[in-house]
Amino acid sequence: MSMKLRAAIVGSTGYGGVELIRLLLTHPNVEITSVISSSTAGVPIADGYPHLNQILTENLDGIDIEQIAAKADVVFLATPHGVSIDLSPKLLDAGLKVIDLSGDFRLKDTAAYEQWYKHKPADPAYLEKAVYGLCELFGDEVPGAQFISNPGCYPTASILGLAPLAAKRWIDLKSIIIDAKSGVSGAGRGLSQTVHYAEINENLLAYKVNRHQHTPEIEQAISRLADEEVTVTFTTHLVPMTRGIMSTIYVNLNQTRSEQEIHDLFSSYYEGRAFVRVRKLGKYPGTKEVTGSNYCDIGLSLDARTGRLTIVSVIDNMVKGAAGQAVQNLNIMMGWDESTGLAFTPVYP
Ligand SMILES: NC(=O)C1=CN([C@@H]2O[C@H](COP(=O)(O)OP(=O)(O)OC[C@H]3O[C@@H](n4cnc5c(N)ncnc54)[C@H](OP(=O)(O)O)[C@@H]3O)[C@@H](O)[C@H]2O)C=CC1
Ligand SMILES: CC(=O)N[C@@H](CCC(=O)OP(=O)(O)O)C(=O)O
Repeated sequence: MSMKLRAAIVGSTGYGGVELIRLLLTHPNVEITSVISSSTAGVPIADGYPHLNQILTENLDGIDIEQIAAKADVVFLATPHGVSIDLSPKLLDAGLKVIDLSGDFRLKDTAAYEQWYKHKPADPAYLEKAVYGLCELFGDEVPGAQFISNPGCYPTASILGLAPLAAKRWIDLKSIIIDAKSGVSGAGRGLSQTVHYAEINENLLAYKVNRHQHTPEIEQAISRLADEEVTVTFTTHLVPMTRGIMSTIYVNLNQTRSEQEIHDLFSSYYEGRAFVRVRKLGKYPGTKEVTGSNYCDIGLSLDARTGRLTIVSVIDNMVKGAAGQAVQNLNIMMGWDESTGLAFTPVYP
């Protein structure tokens, strides 16, 4: 009998789900025992994703709690928001470990969830059980947890770019501006006018300005690090590329610090963390330098004229922004090295 941890993936036919499949197929301690679809059970997953031919030959299962509990130890949910609110409590009650990639259990404030997601919030009893899995910052709570709420893609890049400064309170916490850009895979596999080739090719679009659902998630984490209520200005853009997120962050310093001191702060804050790479001063990461990998790369520059700091933080939205961080959380949850099955070199060029 296999000693591997058995994993099921709900929403396996979406981009987040299929990226989880890619990562888990080569994970040494995990075996995928069920790929689940709410709409196309019974057909081979490779029918919809021919790149999986001869690699994953399984048929898709339907959503059946008893069957999932019989086949798996851990369940990943890569489903649209709203689904996990009803499904996760049932999976948890069945004794399963759950890692939710959606936004349903990230916000501890149910009124904020309702306001930003326009959906009824989760049962507070289950919300309380959910550990927000931004591994580098709040990973201490992950070992032994049963239920992980995996961070959003934009929040991962943005919060990692701000965390050392927020925790040290070297910045004016009212001055944070995050200018973020994402490739179109962030919008999932579903079709919509904005991701239509003729609409996004040769184009650059700002969207959900001042109403993006990741705003309160970023504020929640930065407030927790700074131990003070923080609000941020957050603007998202869609870029005609497949993968990648860049958060360009502007903040005012509240004290005199040299660029070197700030760089030293970032380097020491992330020392020993496998997946955060701080660039040398004067160097800024591009999204291609993290593509296909679980890295978050950060560069920074202080403008001595204005006292304003610019931080550039990049991730692959599908990996560190979703499936990779979910696997990193599983590793930490299980007491394995956080890099297990994730030590990929970025795909370059
Ligand atoms: N793409 C990204 O970069 C990131 C995505 N996320 C989050 O991950 C989640 C999945 O996103 P993504 O993969 O991009 O989205 P997709 O639209 O590509 O996939 C979502 C999948 O969910 C399944 N689904 C739809 N409705 C239901 C339902 N009622 N019950 C169960 N399953 C359902 C669908 O599969 P089927 O019909 O076969 O069941 C679909 O394939 C979302 O919450 C998203 O916000 C988070 C970070 C980054
Ligand atoms: C490019 C693009 O459209 N990206 C999506 C990311 C959605 C997402 O990841 O949603 P949750 O994290 O809230 O589940 C967006 O901006 O809404």
